Amino acid sequence: MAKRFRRVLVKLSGEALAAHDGYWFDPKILAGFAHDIVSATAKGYEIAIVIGGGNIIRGARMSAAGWIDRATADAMGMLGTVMNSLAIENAINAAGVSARTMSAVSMPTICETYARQPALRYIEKGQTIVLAGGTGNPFFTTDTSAVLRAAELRCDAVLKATQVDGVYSADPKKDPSAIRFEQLTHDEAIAQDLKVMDTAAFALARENKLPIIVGSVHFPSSITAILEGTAPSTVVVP
Ligand SMILES: Nc1ncnc2c1ncn2[C@@H]1O[C@H](COP(=O)(O)OP(=O)(O)OP(=O)(O)O)[C@@H](O)[C@H]1O
Ligand SMILES: O=c1ccn([C@@H]2O[C@H](COP(=O)(O)O)[C@@H](O)[C@H]2O)c(=O)[nH]1
Repeated sequence: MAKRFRRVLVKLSGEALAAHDGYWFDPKILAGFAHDIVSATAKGYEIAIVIGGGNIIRGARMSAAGWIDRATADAMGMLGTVMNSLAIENAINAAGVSARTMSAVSMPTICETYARQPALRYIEKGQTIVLAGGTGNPFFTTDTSAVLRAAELRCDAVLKATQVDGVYSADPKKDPSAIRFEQLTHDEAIAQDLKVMDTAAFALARENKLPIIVGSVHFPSSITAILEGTAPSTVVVP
């Protein structure tokens, strides 16, 4: 069967990497995602990854406590995404596929600085790229970074692999009567102010006619299963 999407930007939940004992990383969870990405690659998908920072710092939440300004908290959040990226890069390499972290925030002794042309070349060579440091600017999120990089790297879709299995009429963690959409448009997601992604991310995806698939990390081999349509998800379409 022909694939709906071939080159996919996977936006992986940072929160999903956290261990139950409070540590930032659970090595078993990292290895599980790495094997999932390796099997998606073996099925012919070209994968680029943006990873969130919810297991470490969310700038808006941290600055709301009042002891730190937003731009500084966001800088710390972006550094958190670099740590997560290095952790998943390490796990993917250990699972047998070449992975390479490229950061929007330049730190050449730690990883390569993001640039579009080399990133495209790595994807074309079959490597998995992990795009760290968000957009490199405060007041954004990794959801917006994911859509931005997907547009730059000519991806067919963004897959947001998160805590819930799709886009609902309201936050399903707060409203048990919320109903899951099979499909909706960017316009509908923005008009209904659905908070599964920020409005900037939906608007950038709309402008670039980029589908967004939202699915849960809590299924076995979730990334491959969502892409292959064997796990539930919502597709946000132009
Ligand atoms: N209408 C909605 N439909 C689905 N989820 C929603 C909706 N509104 C709010 N949410 C919430 O959005 C969350 C996902 O977004 P969020 O970016 O916070 O998580 P994440 O992908 O795990 O992020 P991070 O990478 O920062 O850890 C879900 O866990 C869900 O509770
Ligand atoms: O472009 C960006 C991307 C992220 N940040 C900061 O990092 C944290 C973690 O990202 P999440 O998307 O929330 O998982 C985010 O809360 C911001 O503080 C950023 O400043 N710019």
